[in-house]
Amino acid sequence: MLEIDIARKIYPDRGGRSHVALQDLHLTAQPGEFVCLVGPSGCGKSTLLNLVVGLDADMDGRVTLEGRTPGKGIGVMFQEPRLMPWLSVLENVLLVTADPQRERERAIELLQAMELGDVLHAYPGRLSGGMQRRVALARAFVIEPALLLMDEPFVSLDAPTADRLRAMLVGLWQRRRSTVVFVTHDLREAIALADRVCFLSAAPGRVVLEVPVSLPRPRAPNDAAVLALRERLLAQHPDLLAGLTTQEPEIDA
Ligand SMILES: Nc1ncnc2c1ncn2[C@@H]1O[C@H](COP(=O)(O)OP(=O)(O)OP(=O)(O)O)[C@@H](O)[C@H]1O
Repeated sequence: MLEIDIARKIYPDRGGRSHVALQDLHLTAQPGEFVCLVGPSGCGKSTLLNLVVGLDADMDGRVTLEGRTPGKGIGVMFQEPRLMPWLSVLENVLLVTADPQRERERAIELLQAMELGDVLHAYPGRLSGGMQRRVALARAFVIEPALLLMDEPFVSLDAPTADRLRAMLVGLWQRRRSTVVFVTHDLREAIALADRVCFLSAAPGRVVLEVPVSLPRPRAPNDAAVLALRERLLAQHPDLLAGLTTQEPEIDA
């Protein structure tokens, strides 16, 4: 189980004043659970992921995975695919593995499942944005992570490409059953993906609402049931969710 207990995360300000980014933030995720985190811009979502992954350890609090400080076994996917331009698609994926020789076949299988079998030896600069994100998704899953952290990984893609990537993500997650913490601004995307949506307050961020989502899968952001749940939440929590709707992409006709 993932347990996040952050009393305070403070950034020192240049002028000597400090900025409290997170306060009294408690969040847990069960093994294999898909949790989406939604919150207004600047509420500390990326700060939280950095603390969980261990890129930043400066906090008053504790993050544990199965009772221990999270170590290797974490997959991460950011907004930018962050591929090494001088390495091929396959080499990029193998880069994160402990034993590239042993993992090679599995990496190729994974890339083929992501419909990237024809570009294993191509360099990232030759690939479309959607293909680069698929490589990043394969790289996140190749280590079969116990925990996968995703920071708006499908932002700024066209709607059909993003839908396809979300379907691939859910397919991989259902097979591997990693615990996923997925940050998004888009409430429809959160409802389409999550077992549970957690809403963060404006800064300093803390979890102010948790909504279990039991709609049948597969789901897509523009499904009637997803849109209906979103409308219901907006009606029930107008103050909390007002800021979110302005940041959502257009709903396709
Ligand atoms: N390294 C840093 N030093 C100082 N302040 C920071 C640093 N990183 C983030 N902050 C501040 O902490 C707050 C939270 O930032 P963070 O990027 O975590 O928010 P976010 O919810 O991910 O934002 P967005 O949704 O816009 O990506 C912001 O006010 C930001 O300016």
